[in-house]
Amino acid sequence: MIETTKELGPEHVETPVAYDAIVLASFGGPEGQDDVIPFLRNVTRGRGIPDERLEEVAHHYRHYGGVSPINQQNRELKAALEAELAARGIELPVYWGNRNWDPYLADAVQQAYDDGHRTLIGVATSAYASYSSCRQYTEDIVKALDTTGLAGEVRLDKVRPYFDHPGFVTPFVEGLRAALAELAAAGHAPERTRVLFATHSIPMTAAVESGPDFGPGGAYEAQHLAVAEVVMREAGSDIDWELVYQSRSGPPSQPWLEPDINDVIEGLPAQGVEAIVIVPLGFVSDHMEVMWDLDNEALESAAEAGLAAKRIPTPGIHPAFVAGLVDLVLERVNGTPVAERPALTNLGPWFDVCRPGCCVGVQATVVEPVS
Ligand SMILES: CC1=C(CCC(=O)O)c2cc3nc(cc4[nH]c(cc5[nH]c(cc1n2)c(C)c5CCC(=O)O)c(CCC(=O)O)c4C)C(CCC(=O)O)=C3C
Ligand SMILES: [Fe+2]
Repeated sequence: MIETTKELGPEHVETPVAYDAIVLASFGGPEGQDDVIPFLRNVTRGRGIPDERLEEVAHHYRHYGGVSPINQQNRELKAALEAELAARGIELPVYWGNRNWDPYLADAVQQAYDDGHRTLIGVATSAYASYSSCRQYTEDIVKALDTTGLAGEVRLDKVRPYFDHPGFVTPFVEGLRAALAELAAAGHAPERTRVLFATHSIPMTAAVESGPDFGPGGAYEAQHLAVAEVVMREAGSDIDWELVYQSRSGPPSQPWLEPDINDVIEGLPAQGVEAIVIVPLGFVSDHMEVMWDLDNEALESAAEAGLAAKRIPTPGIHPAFVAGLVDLVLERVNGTPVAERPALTNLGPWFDVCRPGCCVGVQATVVEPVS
């Protein structure tokens, strides 16, 4: 583990709370053709996404019968969390709710309330800072408390962004090690192999506002770069690597984080590269952005460029990830001091609660932390 060099104050850590239930908070996805358009409307309401982009994305879902894999993955994650909690003798029920599709966060909060729970801790299926990956989850939690009319009665907090928690990082390390071994066994020399760490692009403005003191791409990009470095080191590899972006939406006139994964792949043969490993570092499960943008598009770009290519798995329900999420909850129950919190980069452990003004993004409004 890297020793943290930053001054970490007690403001990073909330006081301990005897939470009585967990809310697994996710993105949500359609489960049939009729859900596709209403789901996309939910996601993009007020966000200025051009119609052509929506049609394009609708086509990704239609291709798979209108069903996103994300909901089934969350059912499996919920079951895995319940099994892990039971194995450790921890009596915390898990409620699952989404930001953009049924079951909604409001349903989860209402159900928890009906079952007698008042002090809830949220676990988001999203690991990094930024408006889309952190603060928007908090905003939607606040909205869920409003919608249900339970704002004064139920408390719902959220665990810290866990990008550098060992539970999130370990599955990538294992996957990378295995993929590199396979490529080497197939005769691809390390000096002609490249590792591409892939994550969701976000608007430049949102990247900067994810934490402006961390370089040109803000805390969002800095966190990915730091985790990628750890994954390479833990996998024992000194192969060349780079951070690339995918799934850009928004109008072409608006700058988003670059380079795009497909552009990078296209340029690799000219650099003497013949094999790549794609590490989906920005994602928690193999959902649509991974299945379509990586397994369809990026692997096709690789085939067109004549490259051997492997896409390693996301954390999903890897035992280390599941155990790590439970540890993140216990950290809040116990009020674990910052120095004892696991963090594999010198950027973390990240804050329990968004600082005022952090991860605000372009279209967002600031919400006070729930307490
Ligand atoms: C950082 C980030 C994550 C990772 C963190 C996390 O996991 O939360 C993520 C995850 C996901 N994004 C998803 C789906 C979509 N994201 C969209 C749009 C957008 N994403 C953005 C960012 C992110 N997105 C942004 C800046 C936009 C532009 C509009 C806006 O500013 O809000 C759109 C609209 C169409 C389009 O423009 O692509 C869709 C359909 C799904 C579900 C997949 C499934 O169904 O399996 C998941 C897990
Ligand atoms: Fe997205």
